[in-house]
Amino acid sequence: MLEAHKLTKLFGPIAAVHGVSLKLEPGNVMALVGASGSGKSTLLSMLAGLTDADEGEVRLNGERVPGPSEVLVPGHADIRLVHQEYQLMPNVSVRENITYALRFFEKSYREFRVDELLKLCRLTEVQDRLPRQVSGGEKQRTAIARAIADKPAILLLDEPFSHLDLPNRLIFRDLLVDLVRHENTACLLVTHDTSDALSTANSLGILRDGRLVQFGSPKEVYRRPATAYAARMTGPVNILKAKHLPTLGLSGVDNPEALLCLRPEQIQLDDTGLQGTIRALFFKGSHYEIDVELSRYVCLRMLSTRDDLQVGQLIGVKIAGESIWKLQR
Ligand SMILES: Nc1ncnc2c1ncn2[C@@H]1O[C@H](COP(=O)(O)OP(=O)(O)OP(=O)(O)O)[C@@H](O)[C@H]1O
Repeated sequence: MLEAHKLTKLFGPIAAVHGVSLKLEPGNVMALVGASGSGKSTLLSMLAGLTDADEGEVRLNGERVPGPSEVLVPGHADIRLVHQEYQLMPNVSVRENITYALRFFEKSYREFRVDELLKLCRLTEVQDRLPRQVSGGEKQRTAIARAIADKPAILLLDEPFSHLDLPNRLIFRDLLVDLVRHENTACLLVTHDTSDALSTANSLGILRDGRLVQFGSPKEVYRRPATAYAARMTGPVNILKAKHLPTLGLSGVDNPEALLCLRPEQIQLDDTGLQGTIRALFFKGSHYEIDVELSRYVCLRMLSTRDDLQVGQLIGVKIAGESIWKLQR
């Protein structure tokens, strides 16, 4: 198990990471989401023993992971970090980049495992090319193949799917879940993409200005976000003030300025419901996102699979009071 205890990293006056504690358990995927600059990469780098913490410590199975200033070769043998920049060796082929991770293994196993990884990661065709001769997605897949080659105990991934097209994204998501399950790997992935985090992770943390501001199961955090920031970080959401509840035919919150959130999928089309006008329609493939204006001050986003709706049309909507969640300021 990898544990972080009150990790802090300062860059001048900026606390890139501030008092973050977490536990990464074998066989589990934890996801961290946060805005750009919220400290995700810095936290990963400290967890991997590649950046010195100003305060706090990292422990792997109870033993302290030293920072780079304390060792000759920074990093830890059981912890792999896949960076956003991949850090491939530029002058050797894709195949040799992966083989390097297995240099301490016996040759026949090494060759077998590299072939297996090239196939799994769909790199067989480009295995003899240099990193600069392959696409961004192929580089990213090479970096992931290299990281998982010797089945590390801890896998830290910084935006692992950012350069992958949709089919490859789905393949890699399954590959990751398989690896974690079968090899009992503990995996932490940092991402901007909520759908990766919600569908892959057992637990989800929200980072804001270097602090872990919410932590829970993906379902809990999605359905019960603590703040407007956590709500927006985890998917499309309507944020409204309590004083506008009467427009929705609801009542019940004392403070009129209190913030409430309502996910688009909680709003149903219903001819007998509140009347509103469609202001915009966005085709999303499996469904439409629709902006419905209920008053001068309230316009809600909802989802529908109906193909017959048009901008300007009057429609009825229904909102169940229990689907509205009060946020902290
Ligand atoms: N070497 C550095 N020197 C000074 N400031 C830094 C350094 N590295 C990061 N920072 C600052 O620390 C904060 C956190 O940066 P970090 O790269 O960890 O964020 P991030 O969440 O990974 O961002 P992104 O999603 O854009 O990659 C930012 O304000 C960043 O500008």
